[in-house]
Amino acid sequence: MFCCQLWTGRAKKILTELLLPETSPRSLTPHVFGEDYFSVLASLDIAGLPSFVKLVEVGPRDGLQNEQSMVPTDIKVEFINRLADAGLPYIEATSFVSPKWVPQMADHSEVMKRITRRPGTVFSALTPNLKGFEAAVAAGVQEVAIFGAASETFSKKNINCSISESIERFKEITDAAHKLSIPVRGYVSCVLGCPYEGDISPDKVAQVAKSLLDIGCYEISLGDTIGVGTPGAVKKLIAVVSQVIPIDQIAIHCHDTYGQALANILAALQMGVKVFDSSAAGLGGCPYAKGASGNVSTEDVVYMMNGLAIRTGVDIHKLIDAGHFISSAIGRKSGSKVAMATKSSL
Ligand SMILES: CC(C)(COP(=O)([O-])OP(=O)([O-])OC[C@H]1O[C@@H](n2cnc3c(N)ncnc32)[C@H](O)[C@@H]1OP(=O)([O-])[O-])[C@@H](O)C(=O)NCCC(=O)NCCSC(=O)C[C@@](C)(O)CC(=O)[O-]
Repeated sequence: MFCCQLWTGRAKKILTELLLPETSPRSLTPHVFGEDYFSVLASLDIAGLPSFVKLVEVGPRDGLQNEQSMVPTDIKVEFINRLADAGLPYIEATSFVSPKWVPQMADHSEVMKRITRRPGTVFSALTPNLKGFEAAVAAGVQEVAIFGAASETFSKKNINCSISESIERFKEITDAAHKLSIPVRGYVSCVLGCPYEGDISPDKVAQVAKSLLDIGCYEISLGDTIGVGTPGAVKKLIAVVSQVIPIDQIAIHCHDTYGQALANILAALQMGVKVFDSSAAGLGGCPYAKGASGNVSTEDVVYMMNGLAIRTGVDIHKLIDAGHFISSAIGRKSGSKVAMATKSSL
């Protein structure tokens, strides 16, 4: 009961200060029909959830890499600046991959050089090999990410090498990065299913994730590349992976192909995960994962976290504006349900 009162007090303070400013449109207030919102929060079994989560915004990279028509560099830079202004603490701005493989990211150096740097925001990029790493460093990247897979076929299709070859290649990057004190994040793709191989065992995911941790990644993002996961599968996966990697070093990267992404994030949150990748306006999809849809939308994740009184540091209004900006620039309807539901009230 005492714990409940404490929780109610904390939730009230956070919600009053952060989430319910006077200018906030009613529609962005998490809504509970017919009941007092704070009493409902207090009655939920959410006392074990964290008070803060880190969001990794992947819209400019994962979101745009699959766009068929070239998005002008100016638009990418403006999009990234708006995301940073919304308070996102970590933005994956581009990828230093081969322009023959992913033409949309060919302007990586220009993007990285032109974004406005701000204290409190980390700008990172994907680097598949030393060539990409060196170009990223020259362009002023603050962190890099390497990206492996738990499926041999996907690894071959995506980065043209086997899983074990990829780990050797990535070690060259982590060694070089550590000499320059550049943190390296690791991805494992296909953690809940592969577009070529189907089911992937959690043990295989754990093995690849551990290899990335062992070569020096500070965090491993588990990618549901084709969005087939369900909360039960996510819980099972995290239970297995957290046997070999501390839970604080695990992040989740959900695509929303089957509409399970928010539920999967909630399941991961309940397992102790505190870092979530997402994409403004739900942009995205991997060019080497046919049929995969966009990432879970950052707007929807922030709205859910707000509803759980979990801080993200993100201004949801500015975030929604950034999502509308990029959606209209590329001529698409936003993939964020929250952004679409509140469009008329903004
Ligand atoms: C890894 C490679 C380069 C191997 O590709 P390769 O063809 O085996 O490379 P190579 O070393 O034989 O080089 C071939 C040519 O590419 C050039 N090259 C080589 N490296 C670079 C580089 N870094 N930057 C620029 N150019 C490069 C190299 O200089 C050479 O040029 P050429 O002599 O023919 O003119 C290629 O397969 C590649 O770029 N793959 C990237 C694919 C990709 O970006 N996929 C999407 C990201 S992963 C993802 O979305 C999943 C994730 C992370 O979001 C998580 C999830 O959802 O699961």
